[in-house]
Amino acid sequence: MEKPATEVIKGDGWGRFPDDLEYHSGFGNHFESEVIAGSLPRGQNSPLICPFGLYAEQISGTSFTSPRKLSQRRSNTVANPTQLRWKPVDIPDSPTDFIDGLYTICGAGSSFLRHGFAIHMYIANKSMDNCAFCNADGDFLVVPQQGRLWITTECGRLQVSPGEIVVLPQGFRFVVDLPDGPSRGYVAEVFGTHFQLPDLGPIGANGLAASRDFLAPTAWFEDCPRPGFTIIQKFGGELFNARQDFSPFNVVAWHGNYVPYKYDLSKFCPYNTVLIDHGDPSINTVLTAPTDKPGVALLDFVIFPPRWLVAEHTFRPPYYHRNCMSEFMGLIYGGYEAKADGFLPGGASLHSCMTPHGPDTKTYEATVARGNEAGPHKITDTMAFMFESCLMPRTCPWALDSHFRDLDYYQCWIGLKSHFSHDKTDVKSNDLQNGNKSG
Ligand SMILES: O=C(O)Cc1cc(O)ccc1O
Ligand SMILES: [Fe+2]
Repeated sequence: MEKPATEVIKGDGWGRFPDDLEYHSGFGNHFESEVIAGSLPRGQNSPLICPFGLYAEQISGTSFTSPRKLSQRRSNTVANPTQLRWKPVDIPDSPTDFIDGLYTICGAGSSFLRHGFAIHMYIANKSMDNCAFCNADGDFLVVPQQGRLWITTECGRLQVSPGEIVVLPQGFRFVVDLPDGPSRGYVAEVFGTHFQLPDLGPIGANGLAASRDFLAPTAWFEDCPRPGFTIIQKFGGELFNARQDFSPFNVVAWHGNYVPYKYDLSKFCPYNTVLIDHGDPSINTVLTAPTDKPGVALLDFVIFPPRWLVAEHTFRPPYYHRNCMSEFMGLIYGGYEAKADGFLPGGASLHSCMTPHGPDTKTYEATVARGNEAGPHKITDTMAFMFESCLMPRTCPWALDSHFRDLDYYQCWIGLKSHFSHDKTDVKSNDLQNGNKSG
């Protein structure tokens, strides 16, 4: 990617993003990106003297000796198996940037041991000012729900809208600007591993998220003094500050496959059952952070996008279940098929390992009332998602004590009646529709 040096913004800051930002397309690709033609060292990585008098640097996302195919706040917590749900948190009145407004809901494992995850949410109303964030603990997968994020990284700039996600890998310095004012969203953080595309197995070569729809930034830098600039580093869950008088966004050219990237969820090609029964949500995994056990995710990012429901003589919403995995859910827009009310865009729920959950009473009764032979039906204008982990999360006191917690969540299932009948082997949906009170 060549750009004339005259396009380089000197001292205008990172708050001004053009509408036509360019990206590199692909997932896990090795890219080359330079703002000034010829600034990337050729033939070697550490020349004695670099082009244009630059310094050569490296950022490692895996240990130096990882196999080639893999190359690329702390808070007291409590165990709580209850079904938990939160209403959307209000945008604060006081000035709050992305870092001030990041609060942890739950997590498991440890960044010190390089195994685990944390789930955070954020609410912000102002751009980060003369500071950048750097997470030494793990990778951030950010899911904005309201308000765009303009993110400046050492690799270049990304514009991320609600409906898109962005991955900011461990160690990258970044600034979050809010071009639209207030923003709210969700963050999954993984320790000790990185997100990958799921294997497609019998699906074949295409489907779900396509590599080419992942977009990495093109190189961008600024050449200006930044007196009192602060790098806020998260290290072992605690925040540390380092002062410098220059911008960290001084990378004129870069190459490699360890990069921030974004993805537009509307590009996702979902799969679903075409005859009977409800398919497990894993079928719509966008990205997965694996453990060493095949098929067991440290954290899966799964979506519930608009799609056709066509299954015959099937209870189409999610089945009632207990899961050995733990499920944190969020809603970007619209409604969620298993909850008639109470689960709102910007809100969240947590159903931990083996905690029973499923559709609320209204959803159950409406589904049965619709009857057995419901025709094809399209779920539209919705985007829910799940962070699903094999580790058992502990919940932060903030999240448990928050006045945004929906303490009446359990009520959504209280109305479920028993329809069991000793007299009949086959209770027809009509019986339910007619209000069979036998159970
Ligand atoms: O609990 C949930 O709402 C998430 C979910 C959805 C689904 O379609 C099947 C299983 C599951 O855990
Ligand atoms: Fe579930």
